[in-house]
Amino acid sequence: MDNVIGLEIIEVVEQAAIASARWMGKGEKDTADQVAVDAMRNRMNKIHMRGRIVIGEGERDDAPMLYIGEEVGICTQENASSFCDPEQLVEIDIAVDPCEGTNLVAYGQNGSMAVLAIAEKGGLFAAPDFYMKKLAAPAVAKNHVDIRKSATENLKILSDCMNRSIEEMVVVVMDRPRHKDLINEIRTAGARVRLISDGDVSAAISCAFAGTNIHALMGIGAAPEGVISAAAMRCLGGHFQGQLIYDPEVVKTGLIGESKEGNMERLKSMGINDPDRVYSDDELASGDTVLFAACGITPGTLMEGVRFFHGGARTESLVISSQSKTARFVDTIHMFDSKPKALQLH
Ligand SMILES: O=C(COP(=O)(O)O)[C@@H](O)[C@H](O)[C@H](O)[C@H](O)COP(=O)(O)O
Ligand SMILES: [Mn+2]
Ligand SMILES: [Mn+2]
Repeated sequence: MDNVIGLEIIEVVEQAAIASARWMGKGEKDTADQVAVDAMRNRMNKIHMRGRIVIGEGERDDAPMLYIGEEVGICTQENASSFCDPEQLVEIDIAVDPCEGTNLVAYGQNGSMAVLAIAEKGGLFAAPDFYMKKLAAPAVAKNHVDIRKSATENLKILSDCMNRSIEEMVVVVMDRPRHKDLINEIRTAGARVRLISDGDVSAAISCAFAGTNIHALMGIGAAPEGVISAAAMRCLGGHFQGQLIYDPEVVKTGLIGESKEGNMERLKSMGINDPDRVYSDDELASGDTVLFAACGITPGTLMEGVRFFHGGARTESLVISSQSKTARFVDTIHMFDSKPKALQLH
């Protein structure tokens, strides 16, 4: 699959990040999101592939978003048979978040990125638009920590696995009322908490890289972002587990429907019979081949944000492949003018 899509996938996230970054700090989150979607779709539809969106911006409707079920890639277009032989191409599933952290972009804050994950057809969990309890940790703690255990227990295990004291550890938690008890528990156990307003994909993946000073992600975020995080962690060997949250009382927002019972019914209708199931990263991203790509919109722990200069821009992306077992940081200069006056070195 790597060979089929090649480095083009990097340009998909780069173009989405550049488009969104033009709206950085403008206070217009919907526009920052929309332009990223448009740029991602335009670039994706130029790639010689047969793709289908499995995680996107909602079910199929007339909205101009990358909707679930949308076919993407030049070989899914009407006249494709004149230049593609569909039988020769592997069908792929794609999870996208063209602007992960729309608020972060709109208010000029760190940690937003354009991101996607790819696997062969059926290789990504088509997560419903629910919340997900998440636990991410470095590779040394993989399958030692467990989302079913308390934060206190997991911090002790993490401390043993990482050979550092709990006090030396930093746990990222989303700054939400639903996490009040969790935050107290982590602090009481001795670890330090880094609260983030948005952007838990970046936080989850940061756990797999030493030097980020992020040692775990705990708490509840969105399920689609959980699958995208899992795809990266699966390739990196880090620990990631997710459990769907269907009880509105737990998340303390009305965003997941009115009742626990109604949500359980909805999950059942999607074929999820055990709503309490704990998913590991290789169940959320089960494909033989998994590819992850992200490009920083605003500066983050892993990547620089988009930096514009006269006549161009510079971006930093991260591309992770289970096939080639590589995590590549790609530093790109984009020339908007045919004859730019100068290229920005740093
Ligand atoms: O921050 C996030 C928002 O993503 P986006 O809408 O693409 O800008 C995600 O990283 C979070 O995982 C998540 O969406 C959030 O925790 C759920 O929303 P909330 O109801 O505000 O807690
Ligand atoms: Mn998001
Ligand atoms: Mn988004």
